[in-house]
Amino acid sequence: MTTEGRIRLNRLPEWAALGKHREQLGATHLRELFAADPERGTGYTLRVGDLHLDYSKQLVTDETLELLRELAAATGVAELRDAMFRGEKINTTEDRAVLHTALRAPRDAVIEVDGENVVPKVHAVLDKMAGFADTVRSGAWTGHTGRPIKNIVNIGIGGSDLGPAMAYEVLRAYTRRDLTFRFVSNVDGADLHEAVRDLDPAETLFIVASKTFTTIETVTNATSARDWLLTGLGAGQEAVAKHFVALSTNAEKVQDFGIDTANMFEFWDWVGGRYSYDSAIGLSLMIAIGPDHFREMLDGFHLVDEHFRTAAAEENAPLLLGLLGVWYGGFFDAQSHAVLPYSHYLSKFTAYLQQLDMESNGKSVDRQGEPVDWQTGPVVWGTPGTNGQHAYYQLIHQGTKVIPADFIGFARPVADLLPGLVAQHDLLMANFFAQTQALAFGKTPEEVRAEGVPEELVPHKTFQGNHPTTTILADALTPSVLGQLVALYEHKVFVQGAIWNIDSFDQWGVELGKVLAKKIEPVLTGDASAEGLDSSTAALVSAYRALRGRS
Ligand SMILES: O=P(O)(O)OC[C@H]1O[C@H](O)[C@H](O)[C@@H](O)[C@@H]1O
Repeated sequence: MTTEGRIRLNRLPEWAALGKHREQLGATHLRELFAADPERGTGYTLRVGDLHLDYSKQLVTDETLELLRELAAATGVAELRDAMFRGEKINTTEDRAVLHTALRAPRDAVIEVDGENVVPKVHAVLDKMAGFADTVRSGAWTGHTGRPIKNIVNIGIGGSDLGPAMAYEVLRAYTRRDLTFRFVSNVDGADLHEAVRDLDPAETLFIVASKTFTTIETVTNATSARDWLLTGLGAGQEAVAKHFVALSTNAEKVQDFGIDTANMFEFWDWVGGRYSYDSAIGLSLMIAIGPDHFREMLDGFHLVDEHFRTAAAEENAPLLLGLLGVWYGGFFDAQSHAVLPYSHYLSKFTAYLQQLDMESNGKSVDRQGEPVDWQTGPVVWGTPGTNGQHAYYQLIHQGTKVIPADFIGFARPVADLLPGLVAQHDLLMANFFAQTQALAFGKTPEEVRAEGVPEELVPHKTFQGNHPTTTILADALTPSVLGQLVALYEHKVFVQGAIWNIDSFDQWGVELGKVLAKKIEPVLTGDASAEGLDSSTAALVSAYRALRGRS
């Protein structure tokens, strides 16, 4: 791309119009917006698939939404979306197509990259995964000593870990309880140690997940896992074939590691790591929940893909969520975005979204390489709701920061909970509804006084309110609903990157640390000198060496 067609976001008239509108809105309170429109609670809602979205507690009016949609039109969001779905190389810095949507396209769809329809390849891999998953689940896949596999250990990091690990937790109610699943990512040997210490190597399968198959953490852990296995079995390299499979785009490196490419499940360079758990990277999940549930999840993704691609701007849920983030970052100086699930099963969901959102939109140059002078991606954070209530919600309610938040909850517990525990669901959801109510409407000093609170405590017990939230409510956390939720956030991130004019699909920011770590490791072991290191790092390295008795 040249700088010619470059969009300077904050010089657009649509941006200026939003700025003016923000000034007019001033300190307008959600209490006023609700008082002015008795229908707001039902009117400011959207439905996509099984997801009911309530954005009535957002600091927006009809005019705000209209102006935001005009901004989306002026920045070409729909055009870029269509280019993505068509398989154009919109990841310009890596010259790659961005086609995670093809991973969940139906069998008869046609999506071309460089003139080749990729859909048959996607389904061929899905079918191969299903065949393998069934073989493991039935006990027909046996290890080197002939015993069936009982333990599955996924070794991967970033997108090759967070997606399957998150989805495994989310869909726990659908998983096989007679199989053990572990996810190892950290190069800290403690991670692998804790994952395998109680496992029998004869019954353990390692799934090495790495798009590039060069990621140092994963290759190191996979090598250590192979040593553990072969030592435990008292076997040679020939045992690897029955205990190691690979998920990768790099057949050559997989072979170099000693894994038969027959046991490799492929994906492609047009699948970004953080968009990959519905590709071969989801193999551990598929073994856990079974191919049918995995397909249901893909259908959920596809449903939201189609919604994003075809729904009118006024009805388009990912567009709306993306625009709300642009609004708060651009005009309220919000620095972060909280995602607060009221489901224990979603305990890893926000960690997953951190990579999705922050690796995608944590950029400070635009697609043409020029510095941006507007806010880009927020800090994404959050943990399951009720736990957060007793920890950091204080700051959301009464602190000085603007923290837009998404609340995600479900009408029914999905698992067959122990008798008696089902009743707890209403209490969980009462908290869910109460929190967004408290955040929006707060408690005025008059209301506090009316309770007889001594005057000196009134400011402390006052809740300013006016904290914006979106509520996402669904019937139950099924595989399809999980797919819908993830696709919703994927496309939200897309919308924001499009408006901010950044490449949401590269991640150059992770490279420097990797390069420096490679240089520092030999200094730690004594194979290289500390010469050339800055004085802080040199002193720290020297302290480390002394502590390890290596001075
Ligand atoms: O799947 P891999 O090639 O091993 O990559 C694993 C992860 O590491 C990289 O450094 C990137 O930051 C991530 O986007 C990626 O998901």
